[in-house]
Amino acid sequence: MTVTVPSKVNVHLAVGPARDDGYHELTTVFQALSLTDTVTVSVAEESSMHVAGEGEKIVPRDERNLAWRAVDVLAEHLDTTPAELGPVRIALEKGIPVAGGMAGGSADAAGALLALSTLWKLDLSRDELTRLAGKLGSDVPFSLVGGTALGTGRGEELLPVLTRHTFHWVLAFAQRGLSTPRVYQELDRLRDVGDPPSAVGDHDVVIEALASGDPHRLAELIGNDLQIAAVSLRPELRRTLRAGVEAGALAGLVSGSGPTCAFLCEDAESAVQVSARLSGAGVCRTVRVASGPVPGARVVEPDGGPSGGEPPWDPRPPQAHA
Ligand SMILES: C[C@](O)(CO)[C@H](O)COP(=O)(O)OP(=O)(O)OC[C@H]1O[C@@H](n2ccc(N)nc2=O)[C@H](O)[C@@H]1O
Ligand SMILES: Nc1ncnc2c1ncn2[C@@H]1O[C@H](COP(=O)(O)OP(=O)(O)OP(=O)(O)O)[C@@H](O)[C@H]1O
Repeated sequence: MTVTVPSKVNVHLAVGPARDDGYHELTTVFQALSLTDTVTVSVAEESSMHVAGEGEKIVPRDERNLAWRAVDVLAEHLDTTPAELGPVRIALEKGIPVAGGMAGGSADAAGALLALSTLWKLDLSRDELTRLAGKLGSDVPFSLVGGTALGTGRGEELLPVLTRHTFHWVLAFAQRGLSTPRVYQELDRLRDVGDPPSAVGDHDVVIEALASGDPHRLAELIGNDLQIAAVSLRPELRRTLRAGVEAGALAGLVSGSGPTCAFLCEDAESAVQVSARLSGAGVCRTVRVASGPVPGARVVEPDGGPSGGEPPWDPRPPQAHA
């Protein structure tokens, strides 16, 4: 059973105060991008985890792997144990940069949840899967539902944002990743020493710009409160951000907790030009072109094409949460 799962960029990320539970209250606008991971699961003689592609040398293959943790969450939900569910082989083909700020691990967790619940014919509802996803991480519910969505709470409470238009992005992968908790800690430290509480505007105008389909409007409004913290930890990101705009992007920002930089471009053709110029500028490890919004985690046929009929789990976002 193979599932393809998108990456994400936060076109708007406003970070509120730290909560008692150690998380920060967020208001964010997620967009799922066509840069993806695939998760393939199968019944096996013994359990194993295989990783190829981005970060194949550093992604843990044991219980620390978020895809593996999906087995535990499903077993707990079913009031059984992974042993009872039986050994499975999980293979990850990764296109999303590890610890890159694009929800790479979160995508694999969402993909494993959907693939395993389909393989084991658990018949879980969309809302049940999304709730279980929230147990695996704040970004995992969005990896499951995809599209464009307003995220609140830790980022796990989702409200779908209907946008018909496709936006074109160039992604600059950094040499090495950044720890998400470390970036949040750095933001708290910067705020303690007097940095502005929030640099980003209001999410409503971002949603209107997305609905308009006008990349120029959206380019003026994208913003990420974590950017100042990511740049504080990785000052070289300033050069990357500048180089992307000099290469012809309309605007750029750090994706999530970074260090990947995402550049919004005028159209598909411009994105190809920007990626070619940026890859020659010596400011990042490698460059990818992607577009969004795309659907969330989806079961694909063995030949890799999208499944013919209605997926066992409808990829459209759940009904708006309260
Ligand atoms: C930066 C974003 O990617 C933006 O979408 C997310 O907020 C991070 O989502 P994630 O990686 O799934 O985060 P989780 O695995 O839930 O949490 C990892 C750590 O990040 C910090 N964290 C995460 C989410 C949040 N709203 N506030 C936080 O302070 C906490 O230290 C937490 O222990
Ligand atoms: N399947 C996985 N893919 C990538 N990293 C994983 C996976 N499982 C566990 N990890 C660990 O999680 C850490 C964070 O990786 P991840 O790719 O989720 O960060 P990220 O893309 O910045 O996530 P987010 O944007 O949600 O903060 C990595 O350092 C890695 O060791």
